Amino acid sequence: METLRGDEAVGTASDLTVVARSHELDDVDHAALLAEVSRPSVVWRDGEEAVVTTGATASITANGPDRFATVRETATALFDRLRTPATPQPARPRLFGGFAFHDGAADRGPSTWDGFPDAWFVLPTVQVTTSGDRCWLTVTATGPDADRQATDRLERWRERLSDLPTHEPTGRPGIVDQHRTPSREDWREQVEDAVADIRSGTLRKVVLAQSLSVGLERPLSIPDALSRLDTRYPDCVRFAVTTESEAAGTLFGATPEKLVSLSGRTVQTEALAGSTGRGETPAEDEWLGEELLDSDKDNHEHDLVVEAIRDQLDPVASSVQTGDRILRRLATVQHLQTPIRATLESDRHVLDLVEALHPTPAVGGLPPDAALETIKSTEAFDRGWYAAPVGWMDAAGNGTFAVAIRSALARERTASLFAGAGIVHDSDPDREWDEVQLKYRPMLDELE
Ligand SMILES: C=C(O[C@@H]1C=C(C(=O)O)C=C[C@H]1O)C(=O)O
Repeated sequence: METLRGDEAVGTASDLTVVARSHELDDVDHAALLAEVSRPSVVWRDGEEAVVTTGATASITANGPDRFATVRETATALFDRLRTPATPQPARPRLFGGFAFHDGAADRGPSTWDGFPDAWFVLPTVQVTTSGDRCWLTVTATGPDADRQATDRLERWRERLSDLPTHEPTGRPGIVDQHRTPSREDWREQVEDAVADIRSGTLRKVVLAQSLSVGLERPLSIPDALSRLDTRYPDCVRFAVTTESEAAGTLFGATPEKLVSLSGRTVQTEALAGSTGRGETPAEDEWLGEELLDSDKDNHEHDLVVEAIRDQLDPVASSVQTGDRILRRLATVQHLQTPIRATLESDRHVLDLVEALHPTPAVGGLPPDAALETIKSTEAFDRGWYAAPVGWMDAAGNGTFAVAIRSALARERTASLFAGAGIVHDSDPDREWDEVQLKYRPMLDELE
């Protein structure tokens, strides 16, 4: 494998070619495949597309404030070296990975997020893509013998995939203990302080998060957790990232929030902010939804996100259109959602947009710098990759990134869950606490 440290030149091996080959397959059982593969591995399930990757022909890491540009440049140089014969679009080789919420992971010392740099992407050795009712195997190889290696690898994996051991799903692992950061009292104080800053005018909104560390009776099976999330959250992006570092756990989740999708010059994004619970009866559910749509507090919180996304897109777009504000109903929570579409003035890389948009005030705040400072000085845990962009990009600079919320980091018999809530001038600490508990549910339900 080739590790491309973004902070260095593209590497001494820049004259080496990278070769990709693909082949159409009969359907593959993604859970059975995932149970078989070793790290690094990425899972991405979005709409009718499901991808499992394993291995690294190359990986890119970048740390520090220039991480977006560094990954973009390194990825572009890598794709320039990639020779891919005519390949159906879903099977094209892609880079999968993501970013940390804040940069500076390298300076933070030991953390639950060890093995997750500020940015990490992989060109997988093996990529299995199901799109609708079709499925492809894509392999890559590098080095002086890349062509022969890619051909052999394709043959070996075709055989392996046609003969995967049957996967027997296991139950949920069970929780033996829980530890919350912050405590309920500390949370109250944190929210009150943030509200005071907002009322004094130094802040407009800040999203404060909590962390819940749990001990598990048995190690969690990621393939089985993802299968259950597929059933419960088919409209969310289900994802899992395991980097090559032996120190790293697996980040996984089912997020309702897309950061950005770029195809040619068409940008799709959204504002997702403002939350309430689901009702016990259809009538109560309806009532809660109406109350959310009418809530001044939640509409203000949401308006700030729409406004910030428009401002970020304006300099690069020839037009930005916002759709109607609607209710997004999920299993345990409902949100206000506004779809946003833009047309770019000139060609851009998806990472330009990721950099411009991350973090939106749906997970950061406004003004951005003051909100990030508040988050750093308030939260007593490392956000790591929580609430940060995860996704993929291709050789054309297109890609899709989701916001890694409703997520957890699992490692052996432990898991760390993360969830947050947007604080504005009239936030009530107890209501925000309850909202965070609802946002833990998708992950907690997988563990209990
Ligand atoms: C921060 C989270 O969710 C975000 C915050 C929301 C809010 O404050 O209403 C709603 C959706 C997400 O944009 C999370 O789930 O952890």
